[in-house]
Amino acid sequence: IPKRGIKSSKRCAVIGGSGFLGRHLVERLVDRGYTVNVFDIRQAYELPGVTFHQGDLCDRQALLLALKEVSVVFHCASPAPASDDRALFQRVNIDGTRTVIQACHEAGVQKLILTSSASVVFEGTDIKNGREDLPYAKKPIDYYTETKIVQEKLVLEACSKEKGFLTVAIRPHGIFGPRDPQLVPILIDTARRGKMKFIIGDGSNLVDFTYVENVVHGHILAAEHLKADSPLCGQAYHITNDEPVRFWDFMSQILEGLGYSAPRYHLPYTLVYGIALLLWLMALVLRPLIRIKPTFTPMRVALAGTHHYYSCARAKKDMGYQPLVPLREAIVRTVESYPHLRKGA
Ligand SMILES: NC(=O)c1ccc[n+]([C@@H]2O[C@H](COP(=O)([O-])OP(=O)(O)OC[C@H]3O[C@@H](n4cnc5c(N)ncnc54)[C@H](O)[C@@H]3O)[C@@H](O)[C@H]2O)c1
Ligand SMILES: CC(C)CCC[C@@H](C)[C@H]1CC[C@H]2C3=C(CC[C@]12C)[C@@]1(C)CC[C@H](O)[C@@H](C(=O)O)[C@@H]1CC3
Repeated sequence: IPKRGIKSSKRCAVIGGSGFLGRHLVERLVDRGYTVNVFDIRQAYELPGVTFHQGDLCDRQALLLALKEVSVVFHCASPAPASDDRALFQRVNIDGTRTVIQACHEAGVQKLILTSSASVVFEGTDIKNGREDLPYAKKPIDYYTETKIVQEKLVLEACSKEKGFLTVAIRPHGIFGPRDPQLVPILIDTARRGKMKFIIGDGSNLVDFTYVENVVHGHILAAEHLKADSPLCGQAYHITNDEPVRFWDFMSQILEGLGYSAPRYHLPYTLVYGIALLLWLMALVLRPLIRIKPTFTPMRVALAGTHHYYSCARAKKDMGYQPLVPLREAIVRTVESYPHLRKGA
């Protein structure tokens, strides 16, 4: 029998709490006096005040143990976007999210905060200052995004004031910061292989890159403002640094900060996109014989060559969101956190 109402509002669970965003979120929650249960398929660290539950989120019984006495659940688990494994995305992001919602009901959880993605509206063409009311992408850029759309719909539709179960989705974009396993490591790996010499397009496209602490701040504000009489119920919110930056300026600042040269020569967007598409098709055809993982996938080329930045006005209005760390400071902190990726290290 669910025991809503008698639980401490500061007892929460973070599904995916061993990951990049999840761990930053856990650390901040502990600082703010929350008691935290982490649920993840792997345990990556130990922290006073945090109890680890190792398990797969598709396993309802395992989840239930981690949700006992918990009133707020943050769901920020997902397979890595680069894995490109359609069946895995379907199983974890869609079926697994259904299981999370069911387990929340059974455990009497009051609030569910989902980490979605701003890419749920991105189709590979320009988005400038996009608001949350843009339609979901009809042709999402990859399987990962396809399943993030379904996942977000599931969570938002589960919001029920009558049942005392409130949900909200946070849509970050281009999260970066210390311990990120994706953006900076892939960028530096590409540079070390001598492939970061070219700017795709004219280099003027603006993009949101969002410092991880600002994304965490947005999640906690959402949890604390999510009430039956608040506008947050069943809504999605963009959380960005509110400082769109030229994609190639951002990449160049990270590269130069770590001692690598910034790309200088320009290549036409359509040419690079065409080559990336061709390589992707070749990799698909040759898959039974040999596994090729091209660096410049059509998805990455689209992200590198178009505008995609979003308005966070709704989060400012409904939850008083303001980024805590400005972009310049965020880049400095990020570069300093990767001494092992510095040129020559
Ligand atoms: N990194 C970004 O730029 C970005 C941008 C927008 C949205 N997001 C979303 O933010 C969330 C966190 O992303 P991240 O960058 O921290 O990724 P991450 O890979 O660092 O963390 C994901 C965590 O989920 C866990 N996990 C995966 N499958 C699981 C399962 N079946 N059961 C339990 N745990 C499982 C992993 O072990 C990992 O610890 C994801 O939902 C992602 O879609 C990320
Ligand atoms: C090879 C170079 C052209 C670029 C090297 C950097 C890229 C690896 C990153 C640049 C933009 C990043 C990005 C994501 C992954 C890493 C990059 C492609 C996401 C697709 C990861 C999943 C998130 O949900 C997306 C989001 O909406 O925030 C990211 C978008 C930006």
